[in-house]
Amino acid sequence: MACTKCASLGSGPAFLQPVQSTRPRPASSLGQPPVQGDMSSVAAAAAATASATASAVLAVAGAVSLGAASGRRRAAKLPKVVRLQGAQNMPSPTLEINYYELDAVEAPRILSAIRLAIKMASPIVKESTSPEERLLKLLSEPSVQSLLTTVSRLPVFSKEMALAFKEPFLFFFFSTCVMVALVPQHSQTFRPVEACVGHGLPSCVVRVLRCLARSDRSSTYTAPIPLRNVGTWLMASDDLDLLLALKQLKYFWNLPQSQLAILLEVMARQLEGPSQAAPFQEFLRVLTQTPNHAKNIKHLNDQLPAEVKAEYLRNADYLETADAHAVYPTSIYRQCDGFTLATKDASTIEAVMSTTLTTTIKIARKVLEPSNHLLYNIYKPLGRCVAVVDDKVDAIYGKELDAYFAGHGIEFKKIVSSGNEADKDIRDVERILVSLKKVGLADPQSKKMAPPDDRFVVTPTDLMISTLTKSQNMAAVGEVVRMLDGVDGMVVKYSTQPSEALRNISVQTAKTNPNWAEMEKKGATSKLLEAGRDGESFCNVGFCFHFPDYSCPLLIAEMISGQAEGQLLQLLVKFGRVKKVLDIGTFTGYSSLAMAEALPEDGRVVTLERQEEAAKMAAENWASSPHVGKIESRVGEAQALLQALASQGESFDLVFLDVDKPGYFALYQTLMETGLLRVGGLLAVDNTMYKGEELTREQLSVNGEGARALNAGLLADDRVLQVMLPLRDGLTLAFRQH
Ligand SMILES: C[S@@+](CC[C@H](N)C(=O)[O-])C[C@H]1O[C@@H](n2cnc3c(N)ncnc32)[C@H](O)[C@@H]1O
Repeated sequence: MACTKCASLGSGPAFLQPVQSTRPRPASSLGQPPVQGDMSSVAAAAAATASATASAVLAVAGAVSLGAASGRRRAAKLPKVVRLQGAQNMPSPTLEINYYELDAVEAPRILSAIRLAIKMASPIVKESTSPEERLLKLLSEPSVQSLLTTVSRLPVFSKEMALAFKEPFLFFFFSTCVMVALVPQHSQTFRPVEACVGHGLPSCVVRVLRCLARSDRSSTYTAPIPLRNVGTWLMASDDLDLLLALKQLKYFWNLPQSQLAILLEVMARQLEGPSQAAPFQEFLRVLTQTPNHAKNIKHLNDQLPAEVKAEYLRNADYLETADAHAVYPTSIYRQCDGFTLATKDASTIEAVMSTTLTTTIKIARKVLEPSNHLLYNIYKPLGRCVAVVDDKVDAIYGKELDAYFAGHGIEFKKIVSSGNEADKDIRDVERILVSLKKVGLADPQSKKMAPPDDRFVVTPTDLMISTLTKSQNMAAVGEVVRMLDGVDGMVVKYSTQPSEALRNISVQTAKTNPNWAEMEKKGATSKLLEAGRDGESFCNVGFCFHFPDYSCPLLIAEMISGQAEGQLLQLLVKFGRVKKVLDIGTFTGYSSLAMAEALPEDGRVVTLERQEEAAKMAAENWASSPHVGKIESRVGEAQALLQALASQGESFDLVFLDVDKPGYFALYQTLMETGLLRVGGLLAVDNTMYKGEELTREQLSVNGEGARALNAGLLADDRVLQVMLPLRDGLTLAFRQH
């Protein structure tokens, strides 16, 4: 009988049996803890025992199901309205929104399908065509396609799936024995098992049984063995590696191409022996030399013959509703399940959610020997391996690890972290997470940083450098990055908070970012965002939200001066009893309004902007402020506007200069020569550190050059006294003394 869902599709997988009863899930099952597979406790116990002595215990995020019996679920709709027990008095009936039930699996038929696919695939992989062509031919081979689509529908996260391949008691016993037998201290007890490894399965079983008869009856492993099931067990392949391969194959649609080749090789080896696997191994070798071997199988779809492609797409469509994880896996080792009940008007919703995780624990020797493919098979298709390594393990195996991955051409990123109990806290987790985020991104500074001598910690920068110097590992780098990230957030947090109107400007400016991009496309704002060295906007000042721990300041609008600078300007206005302000570079109006707010009633801000659009937006932003009357906006090139102001006899107590950097020095000269900056007045200039470009040894951008020209000009001009504050992108204050 065909599966009911598959039958509706016309051609369903042959190995899935229909559900015998579509019994509704009893309401009482809500909230019950998931059933833990028996295997988990035994395997975990064995692993725990073994880990002390095995040469390596690899917890590979794999696919042996240890979790709840969720399994492939049927989307079979139950009677629409289900009354919960004791729910008679409820105002409205409860609707069942979703319902799943397990399918059954017929293991022997899956095994024969794999055998057929391997048989048909074998001559294809031996062909002399390119590996890419052979892969396409493999995917077009009907028996391979049928196997793939069928396996994609298997309930791999279920205990039922494992049990379909394994007779439970004997399987638990045997797999545990083999594992323990590999551990020297247990080999005494289980010597006969060790001896049978590598023999044919039937003789192995006999030896295991003999061994059992002799072994300590009180042992955990002397569970009764239902001999009637030995036949079933032999008929299915008693092979965890095969089970693991199937569990991965379920996600074939999203697997890297070379992963498929690995799985074919594993299946051929497990079912037909090493000689049958050899051609697949060779195929894998050449395939991993192709540039796209790490790309997903689904990317090949467009290159397949139309009817083959249609079949795969039909399968993907089917899976989308029947088992979305199979086509959109968030992780192939995790599956979520949900069950939702709602009142008719959806005013109350009750939901039960569960997540099933799968893990494979491998206990193996000599995993870092180049000929051992355990790690290769996992990481080669992914192209790289990122590993969090205990510092003691690194001390012993670090070099071997590096050599293994280098030898196999797999990029290897190692995050070394202390494994001491005392260090295992949330900060350690944070450090590892930061390192994971950073790893793989080349740090342009890392090569330039010569470790300085131990130094006095006076500033946050000193602290960071000292931390880096003392322990140059990834965790320390991550920690320093976190601290650096936190500096701006800390400044914002502990500076007076901006007015509602100023906050609104920040928000409005952030919202308009896409508009700037749009305007730039139309050529309307060609000068608004002056290009920096890498084409980025010139001005790295920003408004930032902050998190309570000072981490992750978030730039939301690059050009705006923002809270910290706005507060400084307000302070300067108040402290200097300023009456007349010149704001050069209006943008969306933040600095103008900030200064206007601090001015007395008869104070005045003249603000200059070359872009009509920006000036318009600024005016809109000030409109609702009670201080709008203090602001006068002028549109045009700053240089021309300065000349006009000078010819009107204007002069200012405070000038804030924040326009394009190449023009800085010329504007400064005008301010000085015309007297627009009065003697006794103060000039504030933004972005004078210009992204720290001078700290690098690289050539400066035009903006960097502009900032440097002004800095040098101020230094050489004895009419002014100046100080450069490392606030955000650098803010220089210059007092005109004569
Ligand atoms: C960094 S933003 C000013 C930010 C503003 N002070 C604030 O607090 O949000 C620079 C502004 O100056 C304008 N600008 C740049 N060069 C200019 C020039 N030479 N003359 C006039 N305006 C200019 C730009 O169009 C831009 O709006």
